[in-house]
Amino acid sequence: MLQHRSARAAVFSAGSWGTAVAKIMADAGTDVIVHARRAEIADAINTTRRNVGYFPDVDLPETLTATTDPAAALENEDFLVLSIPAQSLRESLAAWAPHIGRDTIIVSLMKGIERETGLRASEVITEVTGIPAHRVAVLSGPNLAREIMAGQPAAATVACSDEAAAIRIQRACHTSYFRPYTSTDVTGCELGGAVKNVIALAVGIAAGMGLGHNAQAMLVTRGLAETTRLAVAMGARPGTLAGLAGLGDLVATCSSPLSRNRTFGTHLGMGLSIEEATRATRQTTEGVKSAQATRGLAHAYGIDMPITDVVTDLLNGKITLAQATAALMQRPPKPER
Ligand SMILES: NC(=O)C1=CN([C@@H]2O[C@H](COP(=O)(O)OP(=O)(O)OC[C@H]3O[C@@H](n4cnc5c(N)ncnc54)[C@H](OP(=O)(O)O)[C@@H]3O)[C@@H](O)[C@H]2O)C=CC1
Ligand SMILES: O=C(CO)COP(=O)(O)O
Repeated sequence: MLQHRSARAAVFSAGSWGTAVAKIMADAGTDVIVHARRAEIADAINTTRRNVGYFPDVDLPETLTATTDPAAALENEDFLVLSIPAQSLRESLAAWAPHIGRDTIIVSLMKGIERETGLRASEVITEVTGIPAHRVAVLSGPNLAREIMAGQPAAATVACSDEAAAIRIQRACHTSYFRPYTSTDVTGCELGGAVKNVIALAVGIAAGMGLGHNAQAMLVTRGLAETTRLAVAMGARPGTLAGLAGLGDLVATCSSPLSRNRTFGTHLGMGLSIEEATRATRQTTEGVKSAQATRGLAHAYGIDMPITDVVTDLLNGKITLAQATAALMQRPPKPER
């Protein structure tokens, strides 16, 4: 009799979101192996069922194992799930690429734009591995890892130009607490996730400066408008930006103290330097690295992105907090669109 084999996923790496998605997939019945850079993290996952570095208080499923050996992680995998800082993707993936299987579907969890090239993570993946775009997917949405590790309900968008591949990923990560929707709009899904980090920095800055909820709601709303303008110019569907990977993620990230980007912005708004904010925030803060590249895309596509401009200038030390506020509030009046 034919035995039905569980899907197999290799999750690279064992940080906050990689661990959370590994747990989701294991809870969904997928066999999961996590690739950790550090032996102590891999050993602890295998022996104590805990990720001591990121979630020392959460039990992981028995079907989730870990290794530091990329070749061992990539044996017979159906899915390779990538969750490392976007700026390190090219170099790390080049080392892992020879071990990736011929039919593997790659799922990017990363919410960043490559600084030197302006490429989205999925574009870097196809460039580095030679794997065609229809086998590269993006999972994005309002997904603060800590809440998901606590089993709280959340939803996300899985986008792939091949809808059948998106449906396979959806099945591999659908649980009682995690509800993935499918889409074929990879560009919209990916830009929604990357640009919201820049907008979350702006909202955090406003909060740190002591500005109220009106100002923060203004930044969220106008931030969504400029994100949508860019994404549509780059070929995305406007509806994607109104969905989980756009508005949904923007709302979660801009309103939660769990967000590293919002927290980083809050530190800047309170007057800390970039170095001090970096030390205080810890972990990956993609918006800080992606702001300049996002502005580069805006220029390349002739799109006005005033909030991204101001955040980039602040990060580059070109303007003060007072000048940033003035730059946004004293723009010429215009119709809302
Ligand atoms: N955290 C969240 O709630 C969410 C995060 N994301 C996105 O997921 C991606 C990863 O973020 P997140 O998991 O939060 O980040 P973390 O900082 O929590 O973890 C980063 C992981 O990447 C590893 N790493 C760091 N630098 C490198 C490198 N140069 N090469 C290879 N591996 C490296 C780290 O290893 P080590 O531990 O050894 O340093 C760690 O395992 C980001 O793009 C983020 O925007 C998306 C949705 C939710
Ligand atoms: O992307 C996230 C939630 O969806 C996590 O946001 P931060 O990277 O700002 O913590």
